[in-house]
Amino acid sequence: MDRAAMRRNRRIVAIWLFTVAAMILVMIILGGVTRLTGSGLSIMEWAPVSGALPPMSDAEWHHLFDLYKQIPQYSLVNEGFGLAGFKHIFWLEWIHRLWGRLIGLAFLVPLVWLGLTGRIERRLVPRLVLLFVLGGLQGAVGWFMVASGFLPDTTSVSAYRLVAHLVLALALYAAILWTALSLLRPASRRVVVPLAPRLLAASCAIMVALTIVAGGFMAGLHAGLTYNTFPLMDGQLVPDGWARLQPVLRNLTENVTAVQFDHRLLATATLILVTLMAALGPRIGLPRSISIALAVAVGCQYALGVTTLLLVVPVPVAAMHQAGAVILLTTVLVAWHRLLHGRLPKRPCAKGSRAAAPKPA
Ligand code: HEM
Repeated sequence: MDRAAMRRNRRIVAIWLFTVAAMILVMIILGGVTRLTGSGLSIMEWAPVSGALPPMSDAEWHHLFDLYKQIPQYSLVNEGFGLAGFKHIFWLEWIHRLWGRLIGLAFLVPLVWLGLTGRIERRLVPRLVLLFVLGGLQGAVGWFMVASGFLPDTTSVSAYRLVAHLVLALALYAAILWTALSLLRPASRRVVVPLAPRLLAASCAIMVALTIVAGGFMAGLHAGLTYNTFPLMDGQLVPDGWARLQPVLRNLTENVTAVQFDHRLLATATLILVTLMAALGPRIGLPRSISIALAVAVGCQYALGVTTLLLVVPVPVAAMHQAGAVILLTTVLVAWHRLLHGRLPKRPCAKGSRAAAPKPA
């Protein structure tokens, strides 16, 4: 295959993968709204194929509503809200699941077609098949999470399972995005990027990931409903009761005070690191546009987090905060990828760093 055809095929595969990544972004926002509106437990059946159709008759609606009446969330939170109230929470969860099925199709059909027509490089096929399998697993993890909300005296899902569902979604998103970026801008062995920028970019990605995991526990424990002041918590910088659970590690995931404190601390460290990377951007070889995107994404995400907290988690702001996390992750990954795969800075950033010119395309 000539180079032009290879480049064209790579572009086609990249566009397909960017589309799937965009669909996952929408899915994550939908998932957030589903959780925030208390809709996630409304469908008691796990029917990956037949569940693609909504209830078509009164009898089917009543059957589903009767199932919902059996779970504690109905008697403890929604008792007496009637079929109209049930329909209200049903639709969001149904759309969330339908969108998941559509993502599966949007991945599988082009995978088969592009694979059979030889547009996907052979070395990529196992990775793409693995991503598809992980996508299917994400559906199962979603059901595993939902099932934890049906237990006696429970009105919401397990925080651990919620975090697992969020993290797997973001890991899939990141892997698909990285694969697509690498198709457009393959790595050149002749580009030697100095260690410091690589470490900075990796640290930013790790901090964003840790802040997101802590955010998942914020959501899972409804920790945003307490300590609605900023920057102090209950009048203090470090709140009392930070380490009240034993063994002490449990505080990281089960103590509302510690979970919120950790999320603030990690978010602040992320703000500092990503802002530093944005400020150094032009000197370490990042285009201005990416540096600006980094600064805007981290600044807005931090401000959205504070607003979510001060306004006690209103659905639209909290959903924007969730979307903002994915956008921040995207900008950090794009910057990191650009550093590893991009052109070299005109002036080397560290004295003595070896940097060869990239291979001409
Ligand atoms: C770099 C900055 C930040 C990132 C990447 C981030 C990320 C996240 C994520 C992923 C969630 C979970 C959303 C969900 O699962 O629905 C979350 C929840 C939350 N975050 Fe942040 N966050 C950041 C900064 C902040 C800051 C500075 C605050 C406030 C001081 C904050 C307050 C909250 C609150 C109150 C929630 C719970 C919202 C809910 O229940 O839906 N965040 N955050």
